[in-house]
Amino acid sequence: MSEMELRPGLADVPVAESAISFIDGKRARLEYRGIAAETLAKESSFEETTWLLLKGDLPTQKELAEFNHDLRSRRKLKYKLIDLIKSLPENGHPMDALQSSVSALGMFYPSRDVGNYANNWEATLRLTASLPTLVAAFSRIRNGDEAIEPREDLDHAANFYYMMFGKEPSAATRKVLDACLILHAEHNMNASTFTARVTGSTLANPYSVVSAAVGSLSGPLHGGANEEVLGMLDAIGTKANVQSWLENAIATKAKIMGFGHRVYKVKDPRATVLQELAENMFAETGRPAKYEVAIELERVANGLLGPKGIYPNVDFFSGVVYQSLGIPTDLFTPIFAVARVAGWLAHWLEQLKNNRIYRPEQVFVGKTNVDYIPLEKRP
Ligand SMILES: CC(=O)SCCNC(=O)CCNC(=O)[C@H](O)C(C)(C)COP(=O)(O)OP(=O)(O)OC[C@H]1O[C@@H](n2cnc3c(N)ncnc32)[C@H](O)[C@@H]1OP(=O)(O)O
Ligand SMILES: O=C([O-])CC(=O)C(=O)O
Repeated sequence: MSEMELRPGLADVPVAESAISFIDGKRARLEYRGIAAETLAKESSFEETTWLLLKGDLPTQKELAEFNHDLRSRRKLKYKLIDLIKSLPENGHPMDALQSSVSALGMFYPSRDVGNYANNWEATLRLTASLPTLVAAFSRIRNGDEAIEPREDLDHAANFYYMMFGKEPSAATRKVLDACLILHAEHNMNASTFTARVTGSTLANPYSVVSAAVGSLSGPLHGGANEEVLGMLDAIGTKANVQSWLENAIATKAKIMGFGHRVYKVKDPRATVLQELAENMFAETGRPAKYEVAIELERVANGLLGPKGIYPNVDFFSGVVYQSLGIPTDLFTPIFAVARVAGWLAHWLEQLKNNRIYRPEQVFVGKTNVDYIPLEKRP
């Protein structure tokens, strides 16, 4: 047996120095480059926040105008890529479609020389600009509709909505979607970002970095939880069922989706903002039954799981918000990816500045020095 100490899940093990985002998990504080994420969600735009994450400071007016132009002019997909998306099984999961199409995107824009910053910046623009188009294209094509071409006169959030639904969002809807993208853009060393850094550390091309990260985000313990939450709320059904449902879930050691976090031991600050967005949306329309179940679940869980430091995370309220915008459940995690690509790319660029390949150790628990028995001598 090895003497090395094993830290399952690398809990509390620092794996890189990073200046991109800061989390205080006891005080519900999340900052991107020093600015509170809640402030950015209210005051900024996804494009401005992406620049902040990638470059380190807020852009000047000229920088932002150029960045917007650079992103807008890279939204369109090659027709062969649309053909590839058409060839994917329409009942496949959109996260799998996204992972495949991001990987294929890299074949149209080869960028294997990751030692060149200009190439890397070009790939950063291409990936950030293209992810919404890839997600929207699959979501339409699987329903037998044509993909909608992106529009350069719309900002990132409005164009994404337009490509999904074929109509422009209202100003209020655009703002909600933009705020959701900002809130999901970055979260230091989470599993998908670590995946991006590990993949980047081999000097793999940026499209491989992002497609690896998409795969990691898709799991239900990470980004995929936002989709699971809606299924869970459906399974609970009514407010009256919440207490018994939760007691049974705890007794059977089931995971409550959208609850718990490696870093936050209080309510995730992003969940608080997402809940505010939901409340604002429901102020006029009235609260949907599913939202009533969600807030009852949070109330009951505060008593039963709160003492263990288990509170709602970012995935708990995002689905309720997206559903109110008319977004299908299986697009919740792809939308997360559309936002998180900003963080993945910021970490990839940061990793490359001071790269060393990730190659951790293991605690070996297998056999050694085993004799080979020829097949004819085995039973
Ligand atoms: C964008 C994001 O990725 S946010 C996270 C999204 N994921 C989810 O919502 C899925 C549900 N949550 C979880 O599975 C976990 O809380 C994670 C994966 C987020 C964090 O996992 P870890 O930091 O490894 O926490 P871990 O699983 O060790 O939990 C510690 C204890 O709390 C319990 N616990 C943690 N989360 C939950 C939960 N959601 N429901 C019930 N119990 C929970 C564990 O069972 C464990 O209990 P034990 O000490 O009695 O064994
Ligand atoms: O930080 C984590 O482990 C998961 C998370 O909340 C995120 O990626 O947004």
